[in-house]
Amino acid sequence: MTRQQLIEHIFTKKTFLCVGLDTDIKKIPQHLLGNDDPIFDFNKAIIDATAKYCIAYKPNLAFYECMGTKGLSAFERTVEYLKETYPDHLIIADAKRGDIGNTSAMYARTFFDGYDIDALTVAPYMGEDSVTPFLEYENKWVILLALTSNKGSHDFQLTTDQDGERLFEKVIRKSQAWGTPDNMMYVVGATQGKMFQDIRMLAPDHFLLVPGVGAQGGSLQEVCKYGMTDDCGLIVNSSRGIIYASGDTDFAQVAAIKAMELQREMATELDKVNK
Ligand SMILES: O=c1ccn([C@@H]2O[C@H](COP(=O)(O)O)[C@@H](O)[C@H]2O)c(=O)[nH]1
Repeated sequence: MTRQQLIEHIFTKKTFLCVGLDTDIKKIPQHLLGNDDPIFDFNKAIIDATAKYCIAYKPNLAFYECMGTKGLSAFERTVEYLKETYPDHLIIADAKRGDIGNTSAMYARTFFDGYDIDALTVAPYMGEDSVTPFLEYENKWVILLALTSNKGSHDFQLTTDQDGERLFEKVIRKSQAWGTPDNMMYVVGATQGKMFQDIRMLAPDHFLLVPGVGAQGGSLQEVCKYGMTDDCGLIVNSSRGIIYASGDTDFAQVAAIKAMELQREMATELDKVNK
């Protein structure tokens, strides 16, 4: 998916919501557990209920890999279902990959050729040669971890070097020589509030993938106030706050309500943009 297509979807549907498919067999409703593929059935119901309120889905690989071949098969079926039924939705594999160059090339082949996913989260800390293999694919997106939503973001990302530059700033500054706003985004946690101002000084045009609203308590209004651009520039993810809003037979309907509530807030924010 190109940047232009992404922007068009956002402004046409009046949403920049990404629904996180962090599907945990221990959390899905009991009545699905007797099915052949409960993880896929759960995802399918969530997707069908929320598709009109979002522009992206983000399965997090940890939730599938922990179940071995069954989990990977559910992941693959979910991706196939999305591509067949909702081809305009961006599919983000949240796998946080990155290794020496030839190994990164294998990860890139897995996600971009094998699964034909649109976007992949990548950890930048092994440097340029660990990231560039992911950038060689046309119409695919690399989403670099910059300033994450967790408490541990203070341990390294917010520390300063002798010139006063913080590590997340160095990541954003240096990586702009590797990719462009047409093929690279950054992960910035919704919990980082005013820090979005600093991010926008360095990356005024790049899309940001923003996890951390809902269960982690980040504020959508604050993210928009400091992080939104004329092209929107934001994809805001919520996983648990949507998919586990009900643990009963009505889980998909309640997920739809939660997604709709976020979509309405996003529509209000998008109305403020000159487009
Ligand atoms: O900084 C980061 C990077 C990734 N994540 C991932 O996003 C979702 C958030 O889930 P919620 O249930 O909405 O909290 C999850 O897959 C994380 O691994 C993040 O939270 N923060």
